[in-house]
Amino acid sequence: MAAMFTLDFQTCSIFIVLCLFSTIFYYLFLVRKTKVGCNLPPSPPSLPIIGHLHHILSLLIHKSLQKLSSKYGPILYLRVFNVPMVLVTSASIAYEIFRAQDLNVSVRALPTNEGSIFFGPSGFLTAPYGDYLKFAKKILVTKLLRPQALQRSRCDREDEINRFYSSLLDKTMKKESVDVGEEAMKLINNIICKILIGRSCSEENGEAETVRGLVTESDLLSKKFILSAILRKPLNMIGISLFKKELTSISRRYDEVLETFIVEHEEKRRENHHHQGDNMVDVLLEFYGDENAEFNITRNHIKGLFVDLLIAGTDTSTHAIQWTMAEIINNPNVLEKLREEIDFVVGKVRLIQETDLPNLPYLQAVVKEGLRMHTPAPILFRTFQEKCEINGFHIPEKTTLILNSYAIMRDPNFWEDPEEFKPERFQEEETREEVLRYLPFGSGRKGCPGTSLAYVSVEHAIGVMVQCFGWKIKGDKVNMDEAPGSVTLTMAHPLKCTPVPRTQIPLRL
Ligand code: HEM
Repeated sequence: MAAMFTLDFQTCSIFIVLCLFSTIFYYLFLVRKTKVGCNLPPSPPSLPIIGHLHHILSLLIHKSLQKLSSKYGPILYLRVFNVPMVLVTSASIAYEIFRAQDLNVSVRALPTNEGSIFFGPSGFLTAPYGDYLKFAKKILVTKLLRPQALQRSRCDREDEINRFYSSLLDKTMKKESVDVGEEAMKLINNIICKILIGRSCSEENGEAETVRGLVTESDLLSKKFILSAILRKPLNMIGISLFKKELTSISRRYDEVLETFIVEHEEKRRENHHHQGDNMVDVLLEFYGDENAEFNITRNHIKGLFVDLLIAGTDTSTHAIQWTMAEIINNPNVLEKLREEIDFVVGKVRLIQETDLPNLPYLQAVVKEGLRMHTPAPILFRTFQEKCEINGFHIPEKTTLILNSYAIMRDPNFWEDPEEFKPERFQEEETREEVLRYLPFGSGRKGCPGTSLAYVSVEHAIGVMVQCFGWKIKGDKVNMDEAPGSVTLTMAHPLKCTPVPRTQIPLRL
């Protein structure tokens, strides 16, 4: 438990600075406290001036907030200095929010760094829900991410899966251990890059390593970004801008890589008389510079979308593969049942293909269960644009919504044996309930547009690892501790195991 409240050095320094300035804030803010409706949700005890900041700073924020909710209730009013927040940890209240207030919470209201392409004003994650976002979402979903569009890019993914299989096979031959996260990251990164730029990044000239490095750094920086977003108003008053240097630096490095990609596509289009490929940059370049286009897209829009899709899709899918595989190894009965299904449907002579996935319901259930227990995005942040009523409580306008999806998906009121890995629960007939208890991909207008791609990529990767290899680990069980301090749910001890062949090798591709 103590670890949950342990702060790293940097966070500690911020905390001290905040305390030093707290007296100033007291006069600046508490004296001018905004008037709010009287029937606010219950509020747990808070500290003077900083309010509930210590809970938000916790390194395992989803667990700290889960503990808070189990003690004080499923909907809580929190305050960080004078910034109002509502913490929701209930499937039925989540349902009410997305049924009645979806448009009202279709904004993350994070500060956008003007000119920045990392969490800048042109991306998916931070842009307000308006004409641009509607346009970008329509293009991305219809042309690239919905199931029909994914059919067109299936061969690209098959190539990457074959490469993933060959790499694991190579380790098997050399009797080397595999860092599952590392292999999964390469696979997912290449799959997403093919959708974004029509090719995977080159391993030869350091391009792939640069892009993967930026993604990993982005995850670490995201938590700081969210923290700086929450504290921006009080800190701006005294001229402090948190992490600006780091944010500017990563934005510049993304910009350099992305400019090269865009120029490469522009040259190809010039050579091929505007031939349009099935990738995001080509699709968006079609609108770039066209005054009659539905929306006048800028170069920064293209870059912002690229960065957001890369960040939102890579780490999440990679961690999902790692956590799910770890659960499979820890649950030999699940492994056996999964193998039986794959052997029966696919056999042991050819490699599992994406077209097999719809015929493998147990594999689908295993991945769903992995996402339930180890949801890669454990906390969802939104903002109530306008005041409203939720569960009978008054919610003031501009209140930050913190939805603890991790806690909702482990709530014993809605899940039997929530701490146990039981894929069978997803094979039972679903009854329509007025609750939102399964939300690894969020919900509503700002829900994840990459859900279908995520399912096929994760299911396929898990399918290959289970079909083709046995997995040896050191010790009896994989350590399932969560790493503190990251935004995406990360394993504290990366999954390392040694593959041993179980089918004739190599399998027919
Ligand atoms: C297992 C993998 C994945 C998980 C668990 C996941 C989960 C999520 C979650 C929880 C959100 C926030 C939803 C909300 O606020 O309601 C989100 C947003 C988003 N995801 Fe995913 N995601 C995954 C894979 C992907 C992939 C593969 C892509 C695309 C390449 C993608 C693109 C996005 C984008 C662009 C957003 C922002 C949407 C918006 O703000 O309108 N995700 N994702």
